[in-house]
Amino acid sequence: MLNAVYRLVEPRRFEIEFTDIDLFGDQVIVRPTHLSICNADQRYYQGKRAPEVLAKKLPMALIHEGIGRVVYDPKGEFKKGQNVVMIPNTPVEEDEIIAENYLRSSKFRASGFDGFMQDNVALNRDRVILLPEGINKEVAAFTEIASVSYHAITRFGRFSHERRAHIGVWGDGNLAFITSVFLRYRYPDANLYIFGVNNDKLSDFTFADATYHVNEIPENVVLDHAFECVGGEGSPKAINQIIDYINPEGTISILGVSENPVPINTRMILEKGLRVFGSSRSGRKDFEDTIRLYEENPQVVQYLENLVGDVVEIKEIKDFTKAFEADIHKAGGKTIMVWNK
Ligand SMILES: NC(=O)C1=CN([C@@H]2O[C@H](COP(=O)(O)OP(=O)(O)OC[C@H]3O[C@@H](n4cnc5c(N)ncnc54)[C@H](OP(=O)(O)O)[C@@H]3O)[C@@H](O)[C@H]2O)C=CC1
Ligand SMILES: O=C(CO)[C@H](O)[C@H](O)COP(=O)(O)O
Ligand SMILES: [Zn+2]
Repeated sequence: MLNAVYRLVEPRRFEIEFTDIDLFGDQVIVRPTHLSICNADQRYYQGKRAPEVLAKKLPMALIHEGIGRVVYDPKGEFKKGQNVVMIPNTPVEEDEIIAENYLRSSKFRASGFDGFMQDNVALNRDRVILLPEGINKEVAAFTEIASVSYHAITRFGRFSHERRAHIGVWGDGNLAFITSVFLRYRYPDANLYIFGVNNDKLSDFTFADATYHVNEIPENVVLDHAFECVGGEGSPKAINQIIDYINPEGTISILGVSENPVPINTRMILEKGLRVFGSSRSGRKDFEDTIRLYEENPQVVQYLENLVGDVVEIKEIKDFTKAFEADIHKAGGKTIMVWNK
């Protein structure tokens, strides 16, 4: 089957390439309908990765957050037209200790190989999950980033001590919002505090117990544990501020991605006996659990509707550029590309 793949060939330039999809294998063929742009895609699109990284990875189809419609399943387990979420992490082995998203052999779409910007995506069948009937498709489009939050919170449950009365989240963007909503549901009795730099974005965290601008944090704020959801240039300030405010033996969950090594106050990590752990990406179980959370708590999906930003219809290749440029200039939220409606 002839397939069109829309690859980033150099920063800010997409080109169409044609490939062949084998219909006689075991893979499920999905036509993407709603794609969502991640900061990782923007780092490639804008050429913010190191030149040697770009030279190694491009040309490559971007996008690892998306849903689509089943076009063909050689085994007939999925029916033509069913709405599914696509899982970008693609393991090639199993390990009883190491999760699929941490195995160094796993490949990740739009990082190690082509992402979802293709007319049809051929996926291993365990990389496809049926979506609930009637789910908001614009929210479902960013299930992947939501599953990363879910994954980090699950690990936090394993790694942190049980006094979880005061939890802080650093960041006022998309990942911080999703993580905070999920924390609200996982730990309903905890006091949830958000620390950000944009008062307008902070005002959207209506379900939190308090929000603070990072330049105006009251002296008496105490935290048992904290999540860093900032990344980039803001990471050092955020992580060091968490180290300042967190109580001894607290756990810090780091999620933000930085291009450069981040200098952090290791002396105080030692003196306070802190646990610091990182999380990246997610696996099938995290997707399943996230979708179950959506099904059992429709209000979670309603909160996440706040994150739907620009919705850009894709009709031709230049619309992808339009969407990526709109995403750069957005005030906040996720940019959704609607394709093959
Ligand atoms: N670990 C993983 O698997 C994943 C990691 N990520 C990473 O997480 C990070 C956040 O992603 P996302 O939420 O989508 O991005 P956003 O840009 O939406 O969010 C980051 C927010 O943090 C704000 N900010 C900047 N400096 C500080 C600070 N010192 N303290 C508190 N807030 C600050 C930013 O404000 P302003 O814009 O005004 O600077 C922005 O609103 C990125 O690095 C992204 O790549 C995303 C998905 C998965
Ligand atoms: O966004 C992410 C997961 O949703 C990760 O940050 C992303 O996978 C990192 O990949 P890369 O090394 O290509 O930036
Ligand atoms: Zn991502």
